[in-house]
Amino acid sequence: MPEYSKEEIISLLNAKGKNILSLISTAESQRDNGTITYSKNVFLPLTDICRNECGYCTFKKTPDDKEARILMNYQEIFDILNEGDKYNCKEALFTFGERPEETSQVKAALEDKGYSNMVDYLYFICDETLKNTGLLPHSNPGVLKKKELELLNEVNASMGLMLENTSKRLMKTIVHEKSPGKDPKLRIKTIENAGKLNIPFTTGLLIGIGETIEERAESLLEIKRINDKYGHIQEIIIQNFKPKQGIPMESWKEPSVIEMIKMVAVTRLLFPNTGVQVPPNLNNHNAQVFLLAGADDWGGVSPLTRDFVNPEAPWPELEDLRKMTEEMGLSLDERLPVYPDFISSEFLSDRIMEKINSF
Ligand SMILES: O=c1nc2n(C[C@H](O)[C@H](O)[C@H](O)CO)c3cc(O)ccc3cc-2c(=O)[nH]1
Ligand SMILES: C[C@H]1O[C@@H](n2cnc3c(N)ncnc32)[C@H](O)[C@@H]1O
Ligand code: MET
Ligand code: SF4
Repeated sequence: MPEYSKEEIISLLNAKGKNILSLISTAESQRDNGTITYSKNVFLPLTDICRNECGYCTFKKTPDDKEARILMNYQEIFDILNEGDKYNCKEALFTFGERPEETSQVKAALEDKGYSNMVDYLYFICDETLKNTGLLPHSNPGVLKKKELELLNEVNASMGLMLENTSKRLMKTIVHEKSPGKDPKLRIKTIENAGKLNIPFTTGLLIGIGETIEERAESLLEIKRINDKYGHIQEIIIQNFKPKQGIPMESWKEPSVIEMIKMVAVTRLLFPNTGVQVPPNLNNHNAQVFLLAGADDWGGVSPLTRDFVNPEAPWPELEDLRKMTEEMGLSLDERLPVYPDFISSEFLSDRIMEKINSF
């Protein structure tokens, strides 16, 4: 397999005209098979209180916001999970604000239930999910300590954290200046600790947040460095920034489809054996072209819940997703939150293995 230098990656990301076509064609031929996967999930936004305030985010609310979800309770969570069970969803996606217990209202709500922090409550919810439903937890709670990852590993099939980008420079711009948890050092540390613990891991980059081409290249190389060392990265999400009303980045443009295509293609070249996901709901009319550039996964798609991070972007119907995929000469296959290569006792706790074996 060829190794790509930073300079080569930058030059591919700068490709123009026919060179774009040849990049796409090389990347497409690297994809190992003709199957595109998705995970049928339900999205549980346990809290939208967050210690960070990213310039692109409408998910995070402040406690005084009338619409703020301070903490979902057991009944609310299991109403959704049980409904998900009926739809045969296999993934319970727990995505929420980072370190919410630093906010007194969440702290109080957790204490009221007998928990001193969010990770302990999440552990309890994941544990109950495994006991009482046919769904597998995939948690995406932001930056965590190694001990916290270790605890959650027992009750999660896989976990995730978007690297977003390795740029320290963005910490000084409206994008990440109010988000201590987006410090690339902390994100890299979390992803590396997950590697030390053999946790099947999803990460990815957010494209169009003011990062340079060079910073895109550096970010991909950093994920590659980590994966070469630990081998736990199951999937890389290449996510395009979507402008929304009311955020500091409201008037920013989303990245062009060509920038996105080139990122997907280069990611495929650097990671021949890793899932490359582009969320279909963020690319309404363009999603198919990413399959041409080597993407092989649509990510979590829900028949039931909306994408709370991008609430304006509805999921395609599964039948439409199938048609879109087949039109490209490819077939659509459901997967679990954890990718097949990682379904082994090397990566998963006995409890998760037993659950998967019972399917
Ligand atoms: O691991 C992650 N999974 C995220 N997922 C889930 C992801 O699509 C699937 O859980 C993975 O593909 C599982 O491997 C999201 C799903 C949504 O519906 C909306 C947003 C996200 C964001 C993330 C994310 O940041 N990290
Ligand atoms: C859950 C993930 O969603 C992404 N995210 C947050 N806000 C937006 C937005 N406006 N557009 C696209 N992706 C976004 C971030 O990458 C975060 O880590
Ligand atoms: N707050 C976490 C993060 O940004 C989870 C995804 S955004 C709701 O990493
Ligand atoms: S993207 Fe995640 S970390 Fe950033 S403000 Fe939103 S919820 Fe918080």
